[in-house]
Amino acid sequence: MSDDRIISGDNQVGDGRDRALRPLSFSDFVGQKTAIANLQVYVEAARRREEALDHLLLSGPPGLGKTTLSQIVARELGVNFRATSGPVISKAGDLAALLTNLEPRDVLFIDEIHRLNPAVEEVLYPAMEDFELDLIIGEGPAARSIKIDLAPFTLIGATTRAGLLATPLRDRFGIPVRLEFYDTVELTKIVLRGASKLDMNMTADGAKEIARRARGTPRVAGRLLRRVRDLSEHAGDTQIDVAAADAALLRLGVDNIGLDKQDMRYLLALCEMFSGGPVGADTMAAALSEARDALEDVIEPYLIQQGFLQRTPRGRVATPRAFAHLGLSAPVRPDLPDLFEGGV
Ligand SMILES: Nc1ncnc2c1ncn2[C@@H]1O[C@H](COP(=O)(O)OP(=O)(O)OP(=O)(O)O)[C@@H](O)[C@H]1O
Ligand SMILES: [Mg+2]
Repeated sequence: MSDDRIISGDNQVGDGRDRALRPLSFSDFVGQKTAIANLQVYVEAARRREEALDHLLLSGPPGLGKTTLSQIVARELGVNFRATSGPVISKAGDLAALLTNLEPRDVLFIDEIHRLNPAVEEVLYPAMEDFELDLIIGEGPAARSIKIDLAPFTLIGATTRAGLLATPLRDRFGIPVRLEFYDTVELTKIVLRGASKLDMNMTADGAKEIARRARGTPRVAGRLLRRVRDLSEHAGDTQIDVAAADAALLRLGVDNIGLDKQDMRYLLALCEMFSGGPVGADTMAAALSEARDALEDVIEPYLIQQGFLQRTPRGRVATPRAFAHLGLSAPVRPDLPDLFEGGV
Protein backbone atom coordinates (compact mmCIF):
# COMPACT_ATOMS: atom_id res chain seq x y z
CA MET A 1 0.00 0.00 0.00
CA SER A 2 1.47 3.35 -0.93
CA ASP A 3 2.56 5.26 2.14
CA ASP A 4 0.94 8.51 1.17
CA ARG A 5 -2.54 7.14 0.77
CA ILE A 6 -4.54 9.87 2.40
CA ILE A 7 -7.70 7.89 2.73
CA SER A 8 -6.24 4.81 4.35
CA GLY A 9 -7.32 4.12 7.88
CA ASP A 10 -3.76 2.97 8.55
CA ASN A 11 -1.59 4.80 11.00
CA GLN A 12 0.83 7.00 9.07
CA VAL A 13 3.69 9.36 9.75
CA GLY A 14 2.17 12.70 10.70
CA ASP A 15 -0.78 11.15 12.48
CA GLY A 16 0.96 11.93 15.75
CA ARG A 17 -0.57 15.36 15.31
CA ASP A 18 -3.92 13.67 15.84
CA ARG A 19 -3.04 13.63 19.50
CA ALA A 20 -4.49 17.07 20.00
CA LEU A 21 -7.78 15.76 18.59
CA ARG A 22 -7.82 12.57 20.63
CA PRO A 23 -10.79 12.20 22.99
CA LEU A 24 -9.76 11.70 26.63
CA SER A 25 -12.91 10.39 28.33
CA PHE A 26 -16.00 8.31 27.57
CA SER A 27 -18.02 11.49 27.30
CA ASP A 28 -15.59 12.89 24.68
CA PHE A 29 -15.73 9.73 22.61
CA VAL A 30 -18.21 10.11 19.76
CA GLY A 31 -20.12 7.09 18.41
CA GLN A 32 -19.93 3.34 19.19
CA LYS A 33 -22.82 4.00 21.56
CA THR A 34 -23.69 0.45 22.65
CA ALA A 35 -20.07 -0.50 23.22
CA ILE A 36 -19.38 2.66 25.22
CA ALA A 37 -22.53 2.31 27.32
CA ASN A 38 -21.58 -1.27 28.24
CA LEU A 39 -17.97 -0.40 28.93
CA GLN A 40 -19.01 2.43 31.21
CA VAL A 41 -21.06 0.00 33.30
CA TYR A 42 -18.20 -2.53 33.54
CA VAL A 43 -15.63 0.13 34.37
CA GLU A 44 -17.82 1.59 37.07
CA ALA A 45 -18.45 -1.85 38.60
CA ALA A 46 -14.73 -2.69 38.60
CA ARG A 47 -13.94 0.62 40.26
CA ARG A 48 -16.60 0.16 42.91
CA ARG A 49 -15.36 -3.32 43.75
CA GLU A 50 -11.75 -2.23 43.51
CA GLU A 51 -11.13 -5.12 41.15
CA ALA A 52 -9.30 -5.34 37.86
CA LEU A 53 -11.62 -4.93 34.88
CA ASP A 54 -12.15 -8.14 32.94
CA HIS A 55 -9.88 -8.55 29.90
CA LEU A 56 -11.11 -6.59 26.91
CA LEU A 57 -10.67 -7.38 23.22
CA LEU A 58 -11.17 -4.50 20.79
CA SER A 59 -11.47 -5.44 17.15
CA GLY A 60 -12.25 -3.56 13.96
CA PRO A 61 -10.66 -1.90 10.94
CA PRO A 62 -7.74 0.53 11.40
CA GLY A 63 -8.43 4.05 12.63
CA LEU A 64 -11.76 3.44 14.38
CA GLY A 65 -10.44 4.24 17.85
CA LYS A 66 -9.13 1.02 19.41
CA THR A 67 -6.00 2.61 20.88
CA THR A 68 -7.91 5.74 21.89
CA LEU A 69 -10.58 3.73 23.65
CA SER A 70 -8.00 1.62 25.51
CA GLN A 71 -6.37 4.76 26.88
CA ILE A 72 -9.76 6.09 27.91
CA VAL A 73 -10.60 2.85 29.74
CA ALA A 74 -7.34 3.02 31.72
CA ARG A 75 -7.93 6.69 32.53
CA GLU A 76 -11.51 6.07 33.62
CA LEU A 77 -10.36 3.15 35.78
CA GLY A 78 -7.76 5.45 37.29
CA VAL A 79 -4.89 3.02 36.63
CA ASN A 80 -1.61 2.99 34.69
CA PHE A 81 -1.63 2.31 30.96
CA ARG A 82 1.25 0.19 29.65
CA ALA A 83 1.36 -0.32 25.91
CA THR A 84 3.15 -2.79 23.67
CA SER A 85 2.34 -4.71 20.53
CA GLY A 86 2.22 -8.32 19.40
CA PRO A 87 5.20 -8.32 17.02
CA VAL A 88 7.40 -6.49 19.55
CA ILE A 89 7.17 -9.22 22.21
CA SER A 90 9.49 -11.78 20.71
CA LYS A 91 10.26 -13.98 23.73
CA ALA A 92 8.26 -15.32 26.66
CA GLY A 93 10.74 -13.49 28.91
CA ASP A 94 9.79 -10.11 27.39
CA LEU A 95 6.17 -10.68 28.28
CA ALA A 96 7.14 -11.92 31.76
CA ALA A 97 9.06 -8.69 32.35
CA LEU A 98 6.07 -6.58 31.31
CA LEU A 99 3.65 -8.57 33.45
CA THR A 100 5.73 -8.63 36.61
CA ASN A 101 6.10 -4.85 36.45
CA LEU A 102 2.36 -4.18 36.51
CA GLU A 103 0.76 -2.68 39.56
CA PRO A 104 -2.58 -4.06 40.79
CA ARG A 105 -5.43 -3.33 38.33
CA ASP A 106 -3.15 -1.77 35.69
CA VAL A 107 -4.04 -1.98 32.02
CA LEU A 108 -1.63 -3.78 29.72
CA PHE A 109 -2.43 -2.88 26.12
CA ILE A 110 -1.25 -5.26 23.40
CA ASP A 111 -1.81 -3.83 19.94
CA GLU A 112 -1.95 -6.20 16.95
CA ILE A 113 -2.49 -9.06 19.35
CA HIS A 114 -3.16 -11.43 16.43
CA ARG A 115 0.57 -11.19 15.68
CA LEU A 116 1.79 -12.64 19.00
CA ASN A 117 4.32 -15.39 18.75
CA PRO A 118 2.68 -18.73 19.84
CA ALA A 119 5.34 -19.34 22.53
CA VAL A 120 4.48 -15.96 24.06
CA GLU A 121 0.77 -16.71 23.77
CA GLU A 122 1.23 -19.84 25.91
CA VAL A 123 2.62 -17.71 28.72
CA LEU A 124 -0.28 -15.32 28.41
CA TYR A 125 -2.98 -17.94 29.03
CA PRO A 126 -2.29 -18.66 32.75
CA ALA A 127 -1.44 -15.00 33.27
CA MET A 128 -4.86 -13.94 31.98
CA GLU A 129 -6.76 -16.71 33.70
CA ASP A 130 -5.13 -17.07 37.11
CA PHE A 131 -2.73 -14.10 37.25
CA GLU A 132 0.11 -16.57 37.33
CA LEU A 133 3.26 -16.94 35.30
CA ASP A 134 4.55 -20.42 34.46
CA LEU A 135 8.10 -20.09 33.31
CA ILE A 136 10.69 -22.70 32.36
CA ILE A 137 14.14 -21.74 33.56
CA GLY A 138 17.21 -23.40 32.09
CA GLU A 139 17.42 -26.11 29.46
CA GLY A 140 17.58 -29.90 29.19
CA PRO A 141 17.68 -31.98 32.39
CA ALA A 142 18.48 -28.89 34.47
CA ALA A 143 15.30 -27.15 33.34
CA ARG A 144 12.73 -26.46 36.00
CA SER A 145 9.46 -24.65 35.98
CA ILE A 146 8.64 -21.85 38.35
CA LYS A 147 5.38 -20.13 39.15
CA ILE A 148 5.19 -16.42 39.85
CA ASP A 149 2.09 -14.70 41.18
CA LEU A 150 1.07 -11.56 39.33
CA ALA A 151 -0.95 -8.56 40.42
CA PRO A 152 -4.48 -8.76 39.01
CA PHE A 153 -4.44 -6.75 35.77
CA THR A 154 -6.55 -6.01 32.73
CA LEU A 155 -5.31 -7.06 29.35
CA ILE A 156 -6.68 -4.97 26.51
CA GLY A 157 -5.96 -6.58 23.16
CA ALA A 158 -6.52 -4.70 19.92
CA THR A 159 -6.75 -6.34 16.53
CA THR A 160 -7.84 -5.56 13.02
CA ARG A 161 -8.30 -9.30 12.48
CA ALA A 162 -10.21 -10.96 15.30
CA GLY A 163 -10.62 -13.99 13.02
CA LEU A 164 -6.88 -14.70 13.20
CA LEU A 165 -6.88 -15.03 16.99
CA ALA A 166 -6.42 -18.53 18.37
CA THR A 167 -9.64 -19.70 20.02
CA PRO A 168 -8.06 -20.23 23.48
CA LEU A 169 -6.82 -16.66 23.41
CA ARG A 170 -10.12 -15.22 22.18
CA ASP A 171 -12.01 -17.17 24.84
CA ARG A 172 -9.98 -15.60 27.64
CA PHE A 173 -11.33 -12.13 26.92
CA GLY A 174 -14.41 -11.55 29.06
CA ILE A 175 -15.42 -8.43 27.13
CA PRO A 176 -15.19 -8.62 23.35
CA VAL A 177 -16.02 -5.34 21.61
CA ARG A 178 -16.22 -4.90 17.88
CA LEU A 179 -15.90 -1.31 16.68
CA GLU A 180 -18.03 -0.43 13.66
CA PHE A 181 -17.61 2.20 10.97
CA TYR A 182 -19.01 5.59 12.05
CA ASP A 183 -22.00 7.21 10.39
CA THR A 184 -21.93 10.66 8.84
CA VAL A 185 -23.61 12.36 11.80
CA GLU A 186 -20.96 11.02 14.18
CA LEU A 187 -18.09 11.87 11.87
CA THR A 188 -19.50 15.37 11.38
CA LYS A 189 -19.30 15.89 15.14
CA ILE A 190 -15.71 14.65 15.13
CA VAL A 191 -14.79 16.95 12.22
CA LEU A 192 -16.44 19.98 13.84
CA ARG A 193 -14.67 19.33 17.11
CA GLY A 194 -11.35 18.94 15.28
CA ALA A 195 -11.96 22.12 13.28
CA SER A 196 -12.57 24.09 16.43
CA LYS A 197 -9.42 22.71 18.06
CA LEU A 198 -7.48 23.70 14.94
CA ASP A 199 -9.09 27.18 14.95
CA MET A 200 -10.67 26.64 11.57
CA ASN A 201 -13.69 28.51 10.34
CA MET A 202 -15.80 25.58 9.19
CA THR A 203 -19.48 25.56 8.29
CA ALA A 204 -21.70 22.65 9.37
CA ASP A 205 -22.15 21.71 5.71
CA GLY A 206 -18.43 21.80 5.08
CA ALA A 207 -17.87 19.47 8.03
CA LYS A 208 -20.58 17.15 6.79
CA GLU A 209 -18.98 17.00 3.35
CA ILE A 210 -15.65 15.90 4.84
CA ALA A 211 -17.43 13.44 7.17
CA ARG A 212 -19.42 11.90 4.34
CA ARG A 213 -16.24 11.18 2.41
CA ALA A 214 -14.09 9.91 5.31
CA ARG A 215 -14.73 6.18 4.85
CA GLY A 216 -16.57 5.89 8.14
CA THR A 217 -13.20 6.33 9.89
CA PRO A 218 -12.23 9.03 12.42
CA ARG A 219 -8.54 8.80 11.54
CA VAL A 220 -9.36 9.50 7.88
CA ALA A 221 -11.66 12.35 8.92
CA GLY A 222 -8.85 13.93 10.93
CA ARG A 223 -6.38 13.54 8.12
CA LEU A 224 -8.75 14.96 5.49
CA LEU A 225 -9.49 17.85 7.82
CA ARG A 226 -5.81 18.81 8.04
CA ARG A 227 -5.28 18.52 4.30
CA VAL A 228 -8.43 20.52 3.54
CA ARG A 229 -7.14 23.19 5.89
CA ASP A 230 -3.82 23.37 4.00
CA LEU A 231 -5.47 23.50 0.60
CA SER A 232 -8.09 26.04 1.50
CA GLU A 233 -5.55 28.29 3.24
CA HIS A 234 -3.49 28.08 0.07
CA ALA A 235 -6.55 28.93 -2.04
CA GLY A 236 -7.25 31.89 0.23
CA ASP A 237 -10.61 30.60 1.49
CA THR A 238 -11.32 32.09 4.88
CA GLN A 239 -14.32 29.89 5.49
CA ILE A 240 -14.59 26.21 4.67
CA ASP A 241 -18.02 25.48 3.28
CA VAL A 242 -19.24 22.63 1.06
CA ALA A 243 -17.70 24.12 -2.07
CA ALA A 244 -14.29 24.64 -0.47
CA ALA A 245 -14.35 21.18 1.10
CA ASP A 246 -15.42 19.59 -2.17
CA ALA A 247 -12.70 21.34 -4.16
CA ALA A 248 -10.05 20.29 -1.67
CA LEU A 249 -11.25 16.68 -1.51
CA LEU A 250 -11.27 16.36 -5.28
CA ARG A 251 -7.71 17.68 -5.36
CA LEU A 252 -6.85 14.98 -2.86
CA GLY A 253 -8.26 12.34 -5.20
CA VAL A 254 -11.20 11.51 -2.93
CA ASP A 255 -14.31 11.01 -5.04
CA ASN A 256 -17.85 12.03 -4.29
CA ILE A 257 -18.60 9.01 -2.14
CA GLY A 258 -15.20 8.88 -0.43
CA LEU A 259 -13.40 6.34 -2.59
CA ASP A 260 -9.83 7.15 -3.59
CA LYS A 261 -7.54 5.95 -6.36
CA GLN A 262 -6.64 2.75 -4.49
CA ASP A 263 -10.28 1.78 -4.06
CA MET A 264 -10.96 2.54 -7.71
CA ARG A 265 -7.94 0.49 -8.78
CA TYR A 266 -9.25 -2.39 -6.73
CA LEU A 267 -12.76 -2.17 -8.15
CA LEU A 268 -11.50 -1.72 -11.72
CA ALA A 269 -9.25 -4.76 -11.45
CA LEU A 270 -12.08 -6.85 -10.01
CA CYS A 271 -14.71 -5.69 -12.50
CA GLU A 272 -12.63 -5.42 -15.68
CA MET A 273 -9.74 -7.86 -15.31
CA PHE A 274 -11.77 -10.53 -13.53
CA SER A 275 -15.28 -9.69 -14.81
CA GLY A 276 -16.47 -9.11 -11.27
CA GLY A 277 -15.09 -12.34 -9.77
CA PRO A 278 -15.24 -14.57 -7.86
CA VAL A 279 -11.51 -14.13 -7.49
CA GLY A 280 -9.27 -15.29 -4.65
CA ALA A 281 -7.63 -12.82 -2.26
CA ASP A 282 -4.12 -13.86 -3.29
CA THR A 283 -4.90 -13.35 -6.97
CA MET A 284 -6.29 -9.87 -6.23
CA ALA A 285 -3.21 -9.03 -4.18
CA ALA A 286 -0.91 -10.19 -6.99
CA ALA A 287 -2.87 -8.29 -9.62
CA LEU A 288 -2.59 -5.07 -7.62
CA SER A 289 0.96 -5.69 -6.31
CA GLU A 290 -0.29 -5.16 -2.79
CA ALA A 291 0.07 -7.26 0.34
CA ARG A 292 -2.96 -9.44 0.93
CA ASP A 293 -3.14 -8.19 4.53
CA ALA A 294 -3.35 -4.59 3.37
CA LEU A 295 -6.24 -5.42 1.05
CA GLU A 296 -8.08 -7.35 3.74
CA ASP A 297 -7.51 -4.83 6.53
CA VAL A 298 -7.71 -1.49 4.80
CA ILE A 299 -9.42 -1.58 1.41
CA GLU A 300 -11.97 -4.37 1.55
CA PRO A 301 -13.84 -3.70 4.82
CA TYR A 302 -15.13 -0.34 3.64
CA LEU A 303 -15.99 -1.58 0.14
CA ILE A 304 -17.93 -4.43 1.75
CA GLN A 305 -19.68 -2.11 4.17
CA GLN A 306 -20.68 0.16 1.29
CA GLY A 307 -22.07 -2.76 -0.70
CA PHE A 308 -19.49 -2.75 -3.51
CA LEU A 309 -17.94 -6.05 -2.65
CA GLN A 310 -18.82 -9.41 -1.17
CA ARG A 311 -16.51 -12.02 0.25
CA THR A 312 -17.84 -15.43 -0.72
CA PRO A 313 -16.37 -18.90 -0.13
CA ARG A 314 -15.26 -18.86 -3.78
CA GLY A 315 -13.60 -15.45 -3.58
CA ARG A 316 -14.29 -11.74 -3.96
CA VAL A 317 -17.30 -10.73 -6.00
CA ALA A 318 -18.17 -7.23 -7.22
CA THR A 319 -21.80 -6.23 -6.73
CA PRO A 320 -23.93 -4.44 -9.33
CA ARG A 321 -23.35 -1.27 -7.31
CA ALA A 322 -19.62 -1.52 -8.03
CA PHE A 323 -20.22 -1.81 -11.77
CA ALA A 324 -22.63 1.12 -11.62
CA HIS A 325 -20.14 3.30 -9.74
CA LEU A 326 -17.51 2.56 -12.39
CA GLY A 327 -20.00 3.30 -15.16
CA LEU A 328 -19.81 -0.28 -16.41
CA SER A 329 -22.68 -2.62 -17.08
CA ALA A 330 -22.84 -5.62 -14.79
CA PRO A 331 -22.48 -8.99 -16.50
CA VAL A 332 -25.36 -11.44 -16.37
CA ARG A 333 -24.51 -13.86 -13.57
CA PRO A 334 -26.77 -16.89 -13.49
CA ASP A 335 -24.20 -18.58 -11.21
CA LEU A 336 -24.70 -15.97 -8.48
CA PRO A 337 -28.46 -15.45 -8.39
CA ASP A 338 -28.78 -14.31 -4.79
CA LEU A 339 -26.26 -11.54 -5.20
CA PHE A 340 -27.45 -10.19 -8.50
CA GLU A 341 -31.18 -10.49 -8.05
CA GLY A 342 -32.90 -7.23 -8.66
CA GLY A 343 -29.73 -5.41 -9.74
CA VAL A 344 -29.23 -1.88 -8.47
N1 LIG B 1 -14.77 8.21 18.63
C1 LIG B 1 -13.85 9.07 18.29
N2 LIG B 1 -14.06 10.39 18.44
C2 LIG B 1 -13.12 11.26 18.05
N3 LIG B 1 -11.93 10.94 17.52
C3 LIG B 1 -11.65 9.65 17.37
C4 LIG B 1 -12.58 8.66 17.75
N4 LIG B 1 -12.05 7.45 17.49
C5 LIG B 1 -10.83 7.69 16.97
N5 LIG B 1 -10.60 9.00 16.89
C6 LIG B 1 -9.40 9.62 16.33
O1 LIG B 1 -8.95 8.83 15.26
C7 LIG B 1 -7.56 8.59 15.33
C8 LIG B 1 -7.30 7.11 15.22
O2 LIG B 1 -7.73 6.43 16.38
P1 LIG B 1 -6.92 5.19 16.99
O3 LIG B 1 -5.46 5.43 16.85
O4 LIG B 1 -7.45 4.98 18.36
O5 LIG B 1 -7.39 4.04 16.03
P2 LIG B 1 -7.04 2.48 16.07
O6 LIG B 1 -8.34 1.77 15.95
O7 LIG B 1 -6.18 2.19 17.24
O8 LIG B 1 -6.22 2.25 14.74
P3 LIG B 1 -5.12 1.09 14.39
O9 LIG B 1 -5.90 -0.15 14.07
O10 LIG B 1 -4.43 1.62 13.16
O11 LIG B 1 -4.22 0.97 15.57
C9 LIG B 1 -7.08 9.16 16.65
O12 LIG B 1 -6.24 10.25 16.39
C10 LIG B 1 -8.30 9.65 17.37
O13 LIG B 1 -8.10 10.98 17.78
MG1 LIG C 1 -4.17 1.65 17.33
